[in-house]
Amino acid sequence: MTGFSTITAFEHALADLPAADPKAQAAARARQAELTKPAGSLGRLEEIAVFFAGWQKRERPRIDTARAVVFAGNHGVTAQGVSAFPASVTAQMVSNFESGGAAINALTRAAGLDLHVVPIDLDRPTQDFSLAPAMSVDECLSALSIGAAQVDANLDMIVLGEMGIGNSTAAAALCARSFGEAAAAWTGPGTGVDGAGVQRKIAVIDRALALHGKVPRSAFETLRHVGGREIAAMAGAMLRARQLGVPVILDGFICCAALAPLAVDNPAITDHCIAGHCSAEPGHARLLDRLGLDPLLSLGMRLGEGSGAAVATHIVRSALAAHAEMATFAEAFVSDRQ
Ligand SMILES: O=C(O)c1ccc[n+]([C@@H]2O[C@H](COP(=O)([O-])O)[C@@H](O)[C@H]2O)c1
Ligand SMILES: Cc1cc2nc[nH]c2cc1C
Repeated sequence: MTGFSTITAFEHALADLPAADPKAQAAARARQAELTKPAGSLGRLEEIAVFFAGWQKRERPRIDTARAVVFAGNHGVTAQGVSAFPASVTAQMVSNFESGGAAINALTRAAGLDLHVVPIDLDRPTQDFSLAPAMSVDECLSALSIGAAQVDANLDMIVLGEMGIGNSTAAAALCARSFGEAAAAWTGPGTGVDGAGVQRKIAVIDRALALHGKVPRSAFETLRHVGGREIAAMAGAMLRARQLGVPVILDGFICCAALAPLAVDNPAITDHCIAGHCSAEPGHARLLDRLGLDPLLSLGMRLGEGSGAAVATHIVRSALAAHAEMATFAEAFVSDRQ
């Protein structure tokens, strides 16, 4: 069974997270100490190699089989005028992904990632979450399972991304509900709304938080009430990846917001995740801080669709190449420090 057919199944999975393999981590650390470089001189690249060793359970981790998945969903909250673009752009961009013309197509080609595009019920937007729960229990479980089904045990790594007009409002609401700060702390321009647009987003989120204030603050109910299908799918993929020991590269604000409610229930859920980048959406830096994640890149990107995580894949490949291919001091007859 790959999916989450009941709330209990999801909650048990989240409560029972496997850990990385300490033996493989120790072996990778020992190898790093023998490679022909001063100890620690490859900085974060060394940590990435040890992280991948732990999750792949091998001294020399690799990225032969790697997938990027872009989940897409539509949001009823777009009726409140929260995006700079019309909701129809979600389906139009999915067509663009499918015909190979979007940024993520170019970036996954460059990064050696196999791209899967997963539109979820685009002709059936979620409910406007400022008026009702975004999804029914079954809709949310179905989205979680669609996400989980995208993760295979043979993957060396997975990149997660999303497309959904209006989803920066859902993401800010998820963060506000998860971490309990004011909506304003999490709300930004998204695709590019002006100052009045940001104020409108904040007011919509405040109304939603008040409306759903008495709902239990569990990961599932938070995702269901103020999330979206593509967001729940990313959460399901993150959880399934953990069950299978597949490292995850996270993308921008919306992708990381999918993790927020899970991290409140079990902070260890972030352990198999690397933040690919910090996006220009103002809430992302705050969110990464709350999640305890240090992004690999900060390039002023704010596109979504997995783009920042795809670019970060090059850093991961560099880290694993150095780790696997460098000679040791003994092999290269180089004197170690005295
Ligand atoms: O990844 C990010 O940090 C990011 C920041 C701003 C916007 N986006 C993308 O823009 C869309 C959401 O913006 P909006 O204004 O429609 O809520 C959605 O398709 C996201 O992929 C993504
Ligand atoms: C054109 C466009 C492309 C996107 N890719 C991810 N989110 C997006 C939002 C828009 C508006």
